Amino acid sequence: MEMIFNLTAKKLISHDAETSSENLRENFVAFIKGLISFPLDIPGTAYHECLQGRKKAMKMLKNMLQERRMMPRKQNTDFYDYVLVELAKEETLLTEGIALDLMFVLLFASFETTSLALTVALKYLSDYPLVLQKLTEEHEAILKKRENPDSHLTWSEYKSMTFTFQFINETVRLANIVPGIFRKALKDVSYKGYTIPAGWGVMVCPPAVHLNPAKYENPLDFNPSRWEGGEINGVSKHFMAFGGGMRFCVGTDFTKVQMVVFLHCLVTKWNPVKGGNIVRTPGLQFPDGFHVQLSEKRIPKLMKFDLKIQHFTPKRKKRDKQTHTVDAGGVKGGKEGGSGGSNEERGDPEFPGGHKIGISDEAFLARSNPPP
Ligand code: HEM
Repeated sequence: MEMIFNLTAKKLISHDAETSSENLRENFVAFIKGLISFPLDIPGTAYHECLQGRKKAMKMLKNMLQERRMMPRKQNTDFYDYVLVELAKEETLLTEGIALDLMFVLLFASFETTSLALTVALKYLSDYPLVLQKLTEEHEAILKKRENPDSHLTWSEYKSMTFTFQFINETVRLANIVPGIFRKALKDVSYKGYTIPAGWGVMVCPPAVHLNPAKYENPLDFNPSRWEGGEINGVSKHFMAFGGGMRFCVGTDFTKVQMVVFLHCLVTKWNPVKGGNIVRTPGLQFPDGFHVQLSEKRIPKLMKFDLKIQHFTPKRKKRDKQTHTVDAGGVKGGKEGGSGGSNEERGDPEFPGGHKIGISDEAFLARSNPPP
Protein backbone atom coordinates (compact mmCIF):
# COMPACT_ATOMS: atom_id res chain seq x y z
CA MET A 1 0.00 0.00 0.00
CA GLU A 2 2.79 2.36 0.93
CA MET A 3 4.67 1.64 -2.26
CA ILE A 4 1.63 2.26 -4.46
CA PHE A 5 0.70 5.42 -2.58
CA ASN A 6 4.18 6.89 -2.82
CA LEU A 7 4.32 6.13 -6.50
CA THR A 8 0.95 7.66 -7.39
CA ALA A 9 1.37 10.61 -5.04
CA LYS A 10 4.65 11.37 -6.77
CA LYS A 11 3.09 11.22 -10.22
CA LEU A 12 0.02 13.22 -9.23
CA ILE A 13 1.44 15.94 -6.97
CA SER A 14 5.21 15.29 -6.78
CA HIS A 15 4.76 14.29 -3.17
CA ASP A 16 7.89 12.79 -1.68
CA ALA A 17 7.07 10.82 1.43
CA GLU A 18 10.70 10.78 2.52
CA THR A 19 11.17 14.55 2.58
CA SER A 20 7.64 15.88 3.12
CA SER A 21 6.68 17.17 6.53
CA GLU A 22 3.11 15.94 5.94
CA ASN A 23 2.17 12.30 6.37
CA LEU A 24 -0.27 12.40 3.50
CA ARG A 25 -0.78 8.65 3.36
CA GLU A 26 -1.86 8.61 7.00
CA ASN A 27 -4.65 11.07 6.17
CA PHE A 28 -5.90 8.87 3.37
CA VAL A 29 -5.71 5.75 5.50
CA ALA A 30 -7.85 7.51 8.16
CA PHE A 31 -10.24 8.64 5.44
CA ILE A 32 -10.64 5.14 4.03
CA LYS A 33 -11.05 3.49 7.42
CA GLY A 34 -14.03 5.65 8.25
CA LEU A 35 -15.59 5.66 4.82
CA ILE A 36 -18.20 3.08 5.77
CA SER A 37 -18.74 3.84 9.44
CA PHE A 38 -21.36 5.02 11.90
CA PRO A 39 -21.65 8.77 11.26
CA LEU A 40 -20.79 9.98 14.75
CA ASP A 41 -18.46 12.95 14.56
CA ILE A 42 -16.76 12.96 17.96
CA PRO A 43 -13.04 12.47 18.61
CA GLY A 44 -12.07 8.82 18.70
CA THR A 45 -14.64 7.56 16.19
CA ALA A 46 -13.66 6.23 12.78
CA TYR A 47 -16.02 8.75 11.21
CA HIS A 48 -14.31 11.65 12.96
CA GLU A 49 -10.88 10.42 11.86
CA CYS A 50 -12.23 10.07 8.34
CA LEU A 51 -13.42 13.70 8.27
CA GLN A 52 -10.15 14.89 9.80
CA GLY A 53 -8.14 12.91 7.27
CA ARG A 54 -10.02 14.49 4.39
CA LYS A 55 -9.75 17.95 5.92
CA LYS A 56 -5.99 17.72 6.35
CA ALA A 57 -5.41 16.26 2.89
CA MET A 58 -7.60 18.94 1.29
CA LYS A 59 -5.74 21.65 3.20
CA MET A 60 -2.46 20.34 1.91
CA LEU A 61 -3.75 20.23 -1.68
CA LYS A 62 -5.10 23.77 -1.34
CA ASN A 63 -1.80 25.10 0.05
CA MET A 64 0.01 23.40 -2.77
CA LEU A 65 -2.32 24.98 -5.30
CA GLN A 66 -1.71 28.44 -3.84
CA GLU A 67 2.05 27.94 -3.75
CA ARG A 68 2.12 26.86 -7.37
CA ARG A 69 -0.01 29.82 -8.39
CA MET A 70 2.30 32.23 -6.60
CA MET A 71 5.43 30.55 -7.86
CA PRO A 72 4.61 28.85 -11.17
CA ARG A 73 6.83 25.85 -11.83
CA LYS A 74 9.18 25.98 -14.78
CA GLN A 75 8.04 22.67 -16.18
CA ASN A 76 4.88 20.63 -15.96
CA THR A 77 6.05 17.47 -14.29
CA ASP A 78 3.03 16.06 -12.51
CA PHE A 79 -0.71 15.78 -13.06
CA TYR A 80 -1.49 18.72 -10.76
CA ASP A 81 0.50 21.02 -13.07
CA TYR A 82 -1.80 20.11 -15.96
CA VAL A 83 -4.89 20.64 -13.81
CA LEU A 84 -3.61 24.12 -12.97
CA VAL A 85 -3.05 24.91 -16.63
CA GLU A 86 -6.66 23.92 -17.30
CA LEU A 87 -7.87 25.93 -14.31
CA ALA A 88 -6.17 29.05 -15.64
CA LYS A 89 -8.07 28.92 -18.93
CA GLU A 90 -10.90 31.39 -19.30
CA GLU A 91 -13.38 29.05 -20.94
CA THR A 92 -12.80 26.16 -18.54
CA LEU A 93 -15.56 24.32 -16.71
CA LEU A 94 -13.14 23.50 -13.93
CA THR A 95 -13.42 25.41 -10.68
CA GLU A 96 -10.93 25.43 -7.84
CA GLY A 97 -13.29 23.29 -5.77
CA ILE A 98 -13.64 20.70 -8.53
CA ALA A 99 -9.88 20.66 -9.11
CA LEU A 100 -9.19 20.00 -5.42
CA ASP A 101 -11.83 17.28 -5.30
CA LEU A 102 -10.39 15.73 -8.43
CA MET A 103 -6.90 15.55 -6.95
CA PHE A 104 -8.29 14.16 -3.72
CA VAL A 105 -10.33 11.47 -5.45
CA LEU A 106 -7.44 10.44 -7.68
CA LEU A 107 -5.11 10.04 -4.71
CA PHE A 108 -7.78 8.15 -2.83
CA ALA A 109 -8.95 5.93 -5.70
CA SER A 110 -5.52 5.07 -6.93
CA PHE A 111 -3.82 3.59 -3.96
CA GLU A 112 -5.91 1.26 -1.87
CA THR A 113 -7.62 -0.34 -4.84
CA THR A 114 -4.46 -1.41 -6.64
CA SER A 115 -2.62 -2.47 -3.51
CA LEU A 116 -5.60 -4.60 -2.45
CA ALA A 117 -5.79 -6.16 -5.90
CA LEU A 118 -2.09 -7.02 -5.74
CA THR A 119 -2.37 -8.46 -2.26
CA VAL A 120 -5.31 -10.64 -3.29
CA ALA A 121 -3.33 -11.64 -6.38
CA LEU A 122 -0.48 -12.76 -4.13
CA LYS A 123 -2.93 -14.79 -2.10
CA TYR A 124 -4.22 -16.58 -5.17
CA LEU A 125 -0.69 -17.20 -6.38
CA SER A 126 0.25 -18.87 -3.13
CA ASP A 127 -3.04 -20.79 -2.92
CA TYR A 128 -3.02 -22.02 -6.53
CA PRO A 129 0.44 -23.34 -7.50
CA LEU A 130 -0.69 -24.36 -10.98
CA VAL A 131 -1.84 -20.82 -11.69
CA LEU A 132 1.51 -19.52 -10.43
CA GLN A 133 3.26 -21.97 -12.71
CA LYS A 134 1.25 -20.93 -15.75
CA LEU A 135 1.79 -17.27 -15.00
CA THR A 136 5.49 -17.82 -14.49
CA GLU A 137 5.73 -19.71 -17.79
CA GLU A 138 4.10 -16.84 -19.65
CA HIS A 139 6.58 -14.33 -18.22
CA GLU A 140 9.65 -16.52 -18.61
CA ALA A 141 8.67 -17.11 -22.24
CA ILE A 142 8.66 -13.34 -22.72
CA LEU A 143 12.16 -13.08 -21.28
CA LYS A 144 13.40 -15.88 -23.54
CA LYS A 145 11.95 -14.25 -26.65
CA ARG A 146 13.46 -10.87 -25.89
CA GLU A 147 15.99 -9.89 -28.53
CA ASN A 148 17.82 -7.46 -26.34
CA PRO A 149 17.97 -8.94 -22.87
CA ASP A 150 18.79 -5.49 -21.49
CA SER A 151 15.56 -3.94 -22.68
CA HIS A 152 12.73 -3.05 -20.36
CA LEU A 153 9.27 -4.52 -20.49
CA THR A 154 7.82 -3.33 -23.78
CA TRP A 155 4.29 -2.42 -24.78
CA SER A 156 4.06 -5.35 -27.21
CA GLU A 157 5.23 -7.74 -24.48
CA TYR A 158 2.61 -6.22 -22.22
CA LYS A 159 -0.10 -6.71 -24.81
CA SER A 160 0.98 -10.31 -25.39
CA MET A 161 0.29 -11.44 -21.82
CA THR A 162 -2.89 -13.35 -22.43
CA PHE A 163 -2.90 -15.42 -19.27
CA THR A 164 -1.81 -12.51 -17.08
CA PHE A 165 -4.87 -10.50 -18.11
CA GLN A 166 -7.09 -13.52 -17.46
CA PHE A 167 -5.43 -13.78 -14.06
CA ILE A 168 -6.06 -10.09 -13.33
CA ASN A 169 -9.70 -10.29 -14.37
CA GLU A 170 -10.28 -13.35 -12.22
CA THR A 171 -8.53 -11.69 -9.29
CA VAL A 172 -10.65 -8.54 -9.41
CA ARG A 173 -13.82 -10.57 -10.06
CA LEU A 174 -13.35 -12.45 -6.79
CA ALA A 175 -11.73 -9.61 -4.86
CA ASN A 176 -14.72 -7.32 -5.31
CA ILE A 177 -12.63 -4.43 -4.12
CA VAL A 178 -15.52 -2.03 -4.59
CA PRO A 179 -18.34 -3.81 -2.77
CA GLY A 180 -21.01 -1.25 -3.67
CA ILE A 181 -21.59 1.37 -6.34
CA PHE A 182 -24.04 4.15 -5.52
CA ARG A 183 -26.51 5.95 -7.73
CA LYS A 184 -29.54 8.17 -7.27
CA ALA A 185 -32.75 7.68 -9.25
CA LEU A 186 -33.36 11.02 -10.96
CA LYS A 187 -36.85 9.99 -12.06
CA ASP A 188 -39.17 7.07 -11.30
CA VAL A 189 -37.63 3.90 -12.68
CA SER A 190 -39.70 0.78 -13.38
CA TYR A 191 -37.87 -2.50 -13.12
CA LYS A 192 -39.45 -5.96 -13.21
CA GLY A 193 -42.73 -4.71 -11.83
CA TYR A 194 -41.09 -2.58 -9.14
CA THR A 195 -40.80 1.18 -9.13
CA ILE A 196 -37.75 2.95 -7.76
CA PRO A 197 -39.09 6.39 -6.89
CA ALA A 198 -37.23 9.51 -7.99
CA GLY A 199 -34.75 10.65 -5.37
CA TRP A 200 -34.09 7.19 -3.95
CA GLY A 201 -30.56 5.92 -3.54
CA VAL A 202 -29.65 2.73 -5.35
CA MET A 203 -26.76 0.48 -4.46
CA VAL A 204 -25.42 -1.73 -7.20
CA CYS A 205 -23.75 -4.76 -5.69
CA PRO A 206 -20.89 -6.05 -7.89
CA PRO A 207 -20.22 -9.13 -5.71
CA ALA A 208 -23.74 -10.39 -6.47
CA VAL A 209 -22.98 -10.05 -10.17
CA HIS A 210 -19.52 -11.59 -9.97
CA LEU A 211 -20.64 -14.57 -7.92
CA ASN A 212 -23.67 -15.36 -10.07
CA PRO A 213 -23.54 -19.11 -10.81
CA ALA A 214 -25.66 -18.62 -13.93
CA LYS A 215 -22.81 -16.66 -15.47
CA TYR A 216 -19.75 -18.01 -13.68
CA GLU A 217 -19.59 -21.77 -13.24
CA ASN A 218 -18.48 -22.61 -9.70
CA PRO A 219 -18.24 -18.89 -9.02
CA LEU A 220 -16.15 -19.24 -5.87
CA ASP A 221 -13.41 -21.14 -7.69
CA PHE A 222 -10.39 -19.11 -8.71
CA ASN A 223 -10.05 -20.10 -12.33
CA PRO A 224 -8.36 -17.55 -14.63
CA SER A 225 -8.89 -19.87 -17.60
CA ARG A 226 -12.63 -19.21 -17.47
CA TRP A 227 -11.76 -15.98 -19.33
CA GLU A 228 -10.17 -17.86 -22.21
CA GLY A 229 -11.49 -16.72 -25.57
CA GLY A 230 -13.68 -14.07 -23.95
CA GLU A 231 -13.47 -10.29 -24.07
CA ILE A 232 -10.77 -9.53 -21.55
CA ASN A 233 -10.87 -5.75 -21.50
CA GLY A 234 -14.58 -5.25 -21.81
CA VAL A 235 -17.22 -4.21 -19.35
CA SER A 236 -20.58 -5.92 -19.16
CA LYS A 237 -23.47 -6.29 -16.81
CA HIS A 238 -21.73 -9.50 -15.70
CA PHE A 239 -18.36 -7.91 -14.98
CA MET A 240 -18.19 -4.57 -13.26
CA ALA A 241 -15.09 -4.72 -11.07
CA PHE A 242 -14.13 -1.35 -12.57
CA GLY A 243 -17.69 -0.06 -12.74
CA GLY A 244 -19.31 0.66 -16.06
CA GLY A 245 -21.05 3.25 -18.20
CA MET A 246 -20.45 6.94 -17.72
CA ARG A 247 -18.49 6.53 -14.52
CA PHE A 248 -16.28 3.66 -15.62
CA CYS A 249 -13.05 3.67 -13.65
CA VAL A 250 -10.54 6.03 -15.25
CA GLY A 251 -7.69 4.16 -13.59
CA THR A 252 -8.39 0.72 -15.09
CA ASP A 253 -5.51 0.71 -17.55
CA PHE A 254 -3.12 2.29 -15.08
CA THR A 255 -4.04 -0.40 -12.56
CA LYS A 256 -3.44 -3.14 -15.09
CA VAL A 257 -0.04 -1.76 -16.04
CA GLN A 258 0.98 -1.54 -12.40
CA MET A 259 -0.26 -5.05 -11.67
CA VAL A 260 1.42 -6.51 -14.73
CA VAL A 261 4.79 -4.90 -13.97
CA PHE A 262 4.60 -6.07 -10.37
CA LEU A 263 3.63 -9.61 -11.36
CA HIS A 264 6.27 -9.71 -14.08
CA CYS A 265 8.98 -8.80 -11.59
CA LEU A 266 7.56 -11.15 -8.99
CA VAL A 267 7.24 -14.34 -10.99
CA THR A 268 10.45 -13.95 -12.93
CA LYS A 269 12.54 -13.39 -9.86
CA TRP A 270 10.99 -14.73 -6.71
CA ASN A 271 9.32 -17.76 -5.21
CA PRO A 272 6.35 -16.68 -3.10
CA VAL A 273 5.60 -19.28 -0.47
CA LYS A 274 3.45 -18.02 2.39
CA GLY A 275 0.05 -16.39 2.77
CA GLY A 276 -2.52 -14.83 5.14
CA ASN A 277 -6.23 -14.53 5.74
CA ILE A 278 -8.73 -12.13 4.22
CA VAL A 279 -11.85 -10.81 5.92
CA ARG A 280 -14.54 -8.50 4.55
CA THR A 281 -15.94 -5.63 6.57
CA PRO A 282 -17.35 -5.12 3.82
CA GLY A 283 -14.11 -3.84 2.28
CA LEU A 284 -11.19 -6.23 2.12
CA GLN A 285 -8.92 -6.50 5.15
CA PHE A 286 -5.95 -8.63 6.07
CA PRO A 287 -6.11 -8.67 9.86
CA ASP A 288 -2.80 -10.50 10.28
CA GLY A 289 -1.12 -8.90 7.30
CA PHE A 290 -0.43 -10.93 4.22
CA HIS A 291 2.95 -12.58 4.36
CA VAL A 292 4.83 -13.83 1.39
CA GLN A 293 8.38 -14.97 1.84
CA LEU A 294 10.42 -14.21 -1.17
CA SER A 295 13.64 -15.91 -2.03
CA GLU A 296 15.63 -15.20 -5.13
CA LYS A 297 15.01 -17.89 -7.67
CA ARG A 298 17.41 -19.03 -10.37
CA ILE A 299 18.16 -15.64 -11.85
CA PRO A 300 19.28 -15.30 -15.42
CA LYS A 301 22.51 -13.31 -15.37
CA LEU A 302 20.92 -10.13 -16.64
CA MET A 303 18.07 -10.14 -14.15
CA LYS A 304 20.29 -9.67 -11.13
CA PHE A 305 19.52 -6.64 -8.95
CA ASP A 306 16.47 -5.94 -11.04
CA LEU A 307 14.40 -4.88 -8.08
CA LYS A 308 16.01 -2.21 -5.97
CA ILE A 309 15.08 -2.90 -2.40
CA GLN A 310 14.98 0.00 0.04
CA HIS A 311 15.30 -1.34 3.54
CA PHE A 312 13.66 0.62 6.29
CA THR A 313 14.58 -1.95 8.90
CA PRO A 314 17.51 -0.86 11.00
CA LYS A 315 19.22 -4.25 11.16
CA ARG A 316 20.10 -5.91 7.94
CA LYS A 317 22.33 -8.84 7.26
CA LYS A 318 24.04 -9.95 4.10
CA ARG A 319 21.71 -9.37 1.20
CA ASP A 320 22.28 -12.61 -0.66
CA LYS A 321 21.32 -14.62 2.39
CA GLN A 322 18.10 -12.69 2.87
CA THR A 323 14.58 -13.50 1.95
CA HIS A 324 11.93 -10.79 1.80
CA THR A 325 8.36 -10.72 2.93
CA VAL A 326 5.78 -8.80 0.97
CA ASP A 327 2.58 -7.55 2.46
CA ALA A 328 0.00 -5.04 1.36
CA GLY A 329 2.23 -2.31 2.67
CA GLY A 330 5.32 -3.12 0.70
CA VAL A 331 8.08 -5.62 1.21
CA LYS A 332 9.24 -6.60 4.63
CA GLY A 333 12.70 -7.74 5.57
CA GLY A 334 13.38 -10.98 7.34
CA LYS A 335 15.85 -13.77 7.70
CA GLU A 336 15.68 -16.95 5.71
CA GLY A 337 12.62 -18.81 6.94
CA GLY A 338 11.33 -15.95 9.13
CA SER A 339 8.31 -13.80 8.58
CA GLY A 340 9.05 -11.24 11.32
CA GLY A 341 7.63 -7.91 12.26
CA SER A 342 5.26 -6.25 14.64
CA ASN A 343 2.20 -4.03 14.66
CA GLU A 344 4.08 -1.12 16.19
CA GLU A 345 6.79 -1.18 13.56
CA ARG A 346 4.29 -1.56 10.81
CA GLY A 347 2.20 1.42 11.87
CA ASP A 348 -0.58 0.52 9.45
CA PRO A 349 -3.83 -0.35 11.14
CA GLU A 350 -5.22 -2.13 8.12
CA PHE A 351 -2.37 -4.53 7.70
CA PRO A 352 -0.77 -5.10 11.08
CA GLY A 353 2.37 -7.20 11.47
CA GLY A 354 5.79 -6.73 9.98
CA HIS A 355 8.66 -4.38 9.50
CA LYS A 356 8.96 -2.69 6.16
CA ILE A 357 11.07 -2.73 3.08
CA GLY A 358 9.73 -0.86 0.07
CA ILE A 359 10.54 -1.37 -3.57
CA SER A 360 11.56 1.96 -5.05
CA ASP A 361 9.10 3.15 -7.66
CA GLU A 362 11.66 3.63 -10.41
CA ALA A 363 12.66 0.03 -10.03
CA PHE A 364 9.07 -1.04 -9.67
CA LEU A 365 7.79 0.72 -12.72
CA ALA A 366 10.39 0.58 -15.33
CA ARG A 367 13.03 -1.98 -14.68
CA SER A 368 12.24 -5.35 -15.97
CA ASN A 369 15.91 -5.70 -16.83
CA PRO A 370 18.71 -3.83 -15.15
CA PRO A 371 22.21 -3.24 -16.31
CA PRO A 372 24.23 -6.42 -15.86
C1 HEM B 1 -8.03 -2.54 -8.74
C2 HEM B 1 -8.10 -1.24 -8.93
C3 HEM B 1 -9.35 -0.44 -9.09
C4 HEM B 1 -10.65 -0.83 -8.96
C5 HEM B 1 -11.20 -2.22 -8.61
C6 HEM B 1 -11.47 0.32 -9.22
C7 HEM B 1 -12.84 0.33 -9.22
C8 HEM B 1 -13.63 1.40 -9.59
C9 HEM B 1 -15.07 1.39 -9.72
C10 HEM B 1 -15.96 0.18 -9.46
C11 HEM B 1 -15.46 2.63 -10.11
C12 HEM B 1 -16.89 3.08 -10.42
C13 HEM B 1 -17.51 3.82 -9.28
C14 HEM B 1 -18.91 4.28 -9.64
O1 HEM B 1 -19.43 3.93 -10.69
O2 HEM B 1 -19.51 4.98 -8.82
C15 HEM B 1 -14.27 3.45 -10.19
C16 HEM B 1 -14.27 4.78 -10.52
C17 HEM B 1 -13.15 5.57 -10.49
N1 HEM B 1 -11.84 5.15 -10.35
FE1 HEM B 1 -11.24 3.27 -10.01
N2 HEM B 1 -10.66 1.39 -9.49
C18 HEM B 1 -9.35 0.97 -9.42
C19 HEM B 1 -8.20 1.72 -9.62
C20 HEM B 1 -8.20 3.08 -9.86
C21 HEM B 1 -7.03 3.90 -10.05
C22 HEM B 1 -5.60 3.37 -10.03
C23 HEM B 1 -7.45 5.19 -10.23
C24 HEM B 1 -6.66 6.46 -10.47
C25 HEM B 1 -5.51 6.53 -11.04
C26 HEM B 1 -8.88 5.17 -10.17
C27 HEM B 1 -9.66 6.29 -10.31
C28 HEM B 1 -11.04 6.26 -10.39
C29 HEM B 1 -11.84 7.46 -10.56
C30 HEM B 1 -11.35 8.90 -10.65
C31 HEM B 1 -13.16 7.02 -10.64
C32 HEM B 1 -14.40 7.89 -10.82
C33 HEM B 1 -14.73 7.98 -12.29
C34 HEM B 1 -15.97 8.82 -12.50
O3 HEM B 1 -16.76 8.98 -11.57
O4 HEM B 1 -16.15 9.31 -13.62
N3 HEM B 1 -9.31 3.89 -9.95
N4 HEM B 1 -13.17 2.67 -9.88
